[in-house]
Amino acid sequence: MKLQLALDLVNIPEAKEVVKEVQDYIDIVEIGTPVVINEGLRAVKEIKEAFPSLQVLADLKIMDAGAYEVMKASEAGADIITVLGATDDSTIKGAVEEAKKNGKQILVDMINVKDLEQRAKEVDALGVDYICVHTGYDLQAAGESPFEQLNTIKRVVKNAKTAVAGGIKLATLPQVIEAKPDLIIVGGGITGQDDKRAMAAEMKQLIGAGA
Ligand SMILES: O=C(CO)[C@H](O)[C@H](O)COP(=O)(O)O
Repeated sequence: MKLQLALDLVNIPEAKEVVKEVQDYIDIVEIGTPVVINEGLRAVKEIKEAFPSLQVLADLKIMDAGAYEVMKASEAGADIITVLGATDDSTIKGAVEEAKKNGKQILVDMINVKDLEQRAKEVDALGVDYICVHTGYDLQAAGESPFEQLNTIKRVVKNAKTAVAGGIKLATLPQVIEAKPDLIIVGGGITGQDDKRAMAAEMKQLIGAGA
């Protein structure tokens, strides 16, 4: 089980500060969608250059032009690029092909997919690297969580690795670990803490114990 730190509400200098603080305890650093919107793929490039030993995920949430957008994120140094499960198979196939060409990986975000079980099976057959259940900020605000959905993909996904994101905190981490996803994505659960390093260390320790 790997730990991914999601950075959503920072600029590039702030991102570097946070990663510097927690780098010993995370496997992957996510450049979140709002950061890419604000700063462009330069954010991916700068973080990869500053922390070459960490994997960098570009959360582009690609919905169209899969191959082209994966090519651009790959050029910027991303190791993993996100595509939305709700999009067309042809976009996912294009993204997968381009990623393979460049030695990169594709994480498919299943945010807002209505028939999760059926779509997860379809996406799993397209050769993607990760399938991720995700409760976005707007649904988190309405009290939703991704835990039940994680059990669903653990049951039906046979080829891809599984991942989970959406409001995971220290208190809910044991429940997540119990389901044994391959990748646990935490944003505010770490970045919202005064002592981010201590929180990342505690989470990493729990994940290690449950692996
Ligand atoms: O992709 C995202 C929002 O669309 C976030 O990066 C993801 O939800 C993780 O952050 P948090 O733990 O704060 O929910």
